Amino acid sequence: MIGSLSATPISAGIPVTLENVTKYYGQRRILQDVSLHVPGGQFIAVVGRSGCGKSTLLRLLAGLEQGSSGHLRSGNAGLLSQRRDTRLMFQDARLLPWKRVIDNVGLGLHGEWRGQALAALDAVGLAERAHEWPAALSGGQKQRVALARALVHRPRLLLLDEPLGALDALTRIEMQRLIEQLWLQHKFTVLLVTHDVSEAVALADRVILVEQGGIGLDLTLDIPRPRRRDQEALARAEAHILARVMGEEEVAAPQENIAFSR
Ligand SMILES: Nc1ncnc2c1ncn2[C@@H]1O[C@H](COP(=O)(O)OP(=O)(O)OP(=O)(O)O)[C@@H](O)[C@H]1O
Repeated sequence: MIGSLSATPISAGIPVTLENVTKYYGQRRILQDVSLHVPGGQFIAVVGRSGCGKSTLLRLLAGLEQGSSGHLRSGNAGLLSQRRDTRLMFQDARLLPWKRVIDNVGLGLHGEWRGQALAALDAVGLAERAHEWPAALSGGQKQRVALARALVHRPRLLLLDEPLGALDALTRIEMQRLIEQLWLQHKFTVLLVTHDVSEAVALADRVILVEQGGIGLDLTLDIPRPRRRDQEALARAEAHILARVMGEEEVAAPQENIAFSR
């Protein structure tokens, strides 16, 4: 029998705070004095030009990299428990081809893990493919497995590094809906790096633009859900962010459901 992830909800999201974080690679300064507070359960999209430091920011939050200076705080929890509560998902699913789907999801679990792995696969709509090899799955299905592999650990902070970047447009929208639905259900904290500004405004509570080593724009989107893709508020937010990314003149003044804190 398939257990249910929703019957045993993932604990609520943890807050994370960066304080004056600077990151160098060799002599190159990638991030400078970045301060950012992410309240627990918030969904943040991180956008910016290629190479601006979005993935670096995510890796710092994941504890995979250390800042050259500054501090990372994670609510009341120490760094170790923050790492335990954090899962990452990348553009490629990174499944082990010699392990069946369910064994990929259960990697690192102990004890009676099969029920949990099956529940996570069920949550992403792939329970019936549990005993197949990754090679038999489409790109979108592989990303669903990667999502299940993250969910099974009950993350309280989910870091998504352009996870939908390689998917076709329709599969991408389906995955966006799935991620939003799981987030609404479990309320983990999400940081999603994306090149797709329409994806950012469709999903996020808040959009952050990384530019010139800092946070150039910090937009709170108070747009009710479910959001419709043809909604004018989304189009206006997208136009504003794109204009900033492209370094153009500011477009139309912000409307009432968009708040700028930077
Ligand atoms: N391990 C590393 N060693 C040296 N330089 C690095 C390393 N990782 C990233 N960089 C450099 O840091 C800068 C920021 O990289 P990062 O991957 O964070 O950018 P990004 O905004 O995520 O880019 P993209 O959108 O193209 O994925 C780039 O100039 C990159 O070459």
